[in-house]
Amino acid sequence: MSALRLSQVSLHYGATGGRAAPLVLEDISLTLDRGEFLSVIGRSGSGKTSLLNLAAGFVAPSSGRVEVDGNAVTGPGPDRAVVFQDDALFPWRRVLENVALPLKLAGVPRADRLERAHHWLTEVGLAGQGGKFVWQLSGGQRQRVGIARALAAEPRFLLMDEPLGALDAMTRDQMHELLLKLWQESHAGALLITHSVEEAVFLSTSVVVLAPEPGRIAFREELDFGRRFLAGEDPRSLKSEPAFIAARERLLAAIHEKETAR
Ligand SMILES: Nc1ncnc2c1ncn2[C@@H]1O[C@H](COP(=O)(O)OP(=O)(O)OP(=O)(O)O)[C@@H](O)[C@H]1O
Repeated sequence: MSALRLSQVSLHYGATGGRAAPLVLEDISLTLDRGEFLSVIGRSGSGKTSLLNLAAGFVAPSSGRVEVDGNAVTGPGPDRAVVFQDDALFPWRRVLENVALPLKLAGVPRADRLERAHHWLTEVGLAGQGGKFVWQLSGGQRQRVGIARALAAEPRFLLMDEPLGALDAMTRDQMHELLLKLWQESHAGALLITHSVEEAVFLSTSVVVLAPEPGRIAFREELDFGRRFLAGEDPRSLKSEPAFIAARERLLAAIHEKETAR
């Protein structure tokens, strides 16, 4: 099983103005297998984005190791695609070109990359929108283009930093269901950074709570609501189950505990 692994990772961003830099993450160990959906939650500043940046290879750990299948991660790579909160698309380019661009950079022949871009645009519900410019799309549609672009590269791991944070509640609910279906179809391992505990509970096979200063793992929970949705259960019924509400409360308490204990 292909795995993205952080082993005893610590991070500080480098000294500023002669002062020692604070430790941002301390002794983080976690494994994301393909086929798993791991969410990271925690209060603002607890190091969630920093953790994703390490997994993506945007920053290197100060100590410890980040690896994919036992090979050290030394930078970004095609095995890991990233979706950001602001969709990071080129507004002046057409939707199809945006999705196909990483494939072009990877040297995929034109016919092949356009076919793959079409396929993933269809998967995210944007068939027929490829000729539009990005600036003509709604926020939810733009995020779907960003996700299609990430998946078109057929990554083994999909890393998402608050991808739904800017969307209204109804669009967000629809995106949850879409994300689960795409996760299943792509067979990628998903790492999601989110401020929404409810989102984490619904989507994830595993949730990690980071406590701040320095960021460290305070709590973990294994869940199966997303898998049950994919097996055909009704999402609204799942979200109102006592077990769902109890999991949400446990995770909220884990975040809150570390706030009040300080
Ligand atoms: N490039 C950087 N250089 C220096 N310090 C940084 C950098 N990026 C983040 N930090 C610091 O690292 C700590 C963790 O930030 P990070 O963005 O990882 O947290 P977060 O949990 O994602 O926060 P939020 O929920 O507000 O997005 C913060 O104290 C932040 O100021």
